[in-house]
Amino acid sequence: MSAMHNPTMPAHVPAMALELRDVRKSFGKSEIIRGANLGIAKGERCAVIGPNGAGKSTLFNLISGRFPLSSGEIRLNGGVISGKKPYQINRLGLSRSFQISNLFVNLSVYENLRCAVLWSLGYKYSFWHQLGKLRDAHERAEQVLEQIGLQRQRHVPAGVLTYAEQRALEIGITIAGGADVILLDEPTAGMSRSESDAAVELIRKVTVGKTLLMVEHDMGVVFGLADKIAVLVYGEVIACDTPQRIRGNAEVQSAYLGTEQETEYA
Ligand SMILES: Nc1ncnc2c1ncn2[C@@H]1O[C@H](COP(=O)(O)OP(=O)(O)OP(=O)(O)O)[C@@H](O)[C@H]1O
Repeated sequence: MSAMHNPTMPAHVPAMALELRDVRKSFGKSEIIRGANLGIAKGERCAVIGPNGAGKSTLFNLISGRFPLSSGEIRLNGGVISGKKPYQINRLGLSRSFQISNLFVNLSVYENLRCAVLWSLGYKYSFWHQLGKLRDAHERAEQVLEQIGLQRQRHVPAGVLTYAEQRALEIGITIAGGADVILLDEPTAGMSRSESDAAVELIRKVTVGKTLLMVEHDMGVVFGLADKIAVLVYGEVIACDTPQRIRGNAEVQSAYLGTEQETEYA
């Protein structure tokens, strides 16, 4: 039983938004995730870092239900989600972005957001002709439009936006359904320093009161945004701690940080 459901647990034990317990994933004979354990408290912002090929994207695909686990368990807000379909996990309150663009390029910014809201509300395609009447979806899309600062581009097809604007729209789509656990996969990849600074501010703003798990290679972003950093090496979480403690962790230094170019934060 998880901490949040156990009345005998002391009050200081934080309620977990997301828990991975001995999660394993093999592709054929290769075990890629090798007994990963991770706990993210409600309201925490956690960054997963690790060398290329460590299994970060695979871990995201397991959490969001895209891949089935080989063994282990994943819990969202105390309830088991491993074994469920991605749309079921989404409706239980977890939403993820993709490294590869997930936008409808011919639809406007506003329409992309409205589709995301409707999808997470569970509307079927047959209802789409009634879109104009769906005031709740309209209001939510307007709210997100404002949050991501793309009001002026509301009628612009998503495919015409700048790269940084497209990434902001993807973040908007990810949060549009009101999920309380947000997974972002390399949200600042390919951005200039100033674009990525703006993205950090946006992510900070839209995740207030939510739980964030992100995969990120840019150490400036990681150390600027994360309350906690999980280090994944060869499919295992070798450390999960505050940025300050991770920075001073000798095992992390030798396994990852010390060998990377991206150590400018030090
Ligand atoms: N569907 C799949 N079938 C077989 N092998 C896979 C599959 N998906 C990922 N892998 C393998 O799993 C390993 C981990 O890949 P993954 O993309 O999860 O790493 P990563 O830490 O996200 O890497 P990067 O930082 O480069 O994005 C790699 O060796 C990859 O080839």
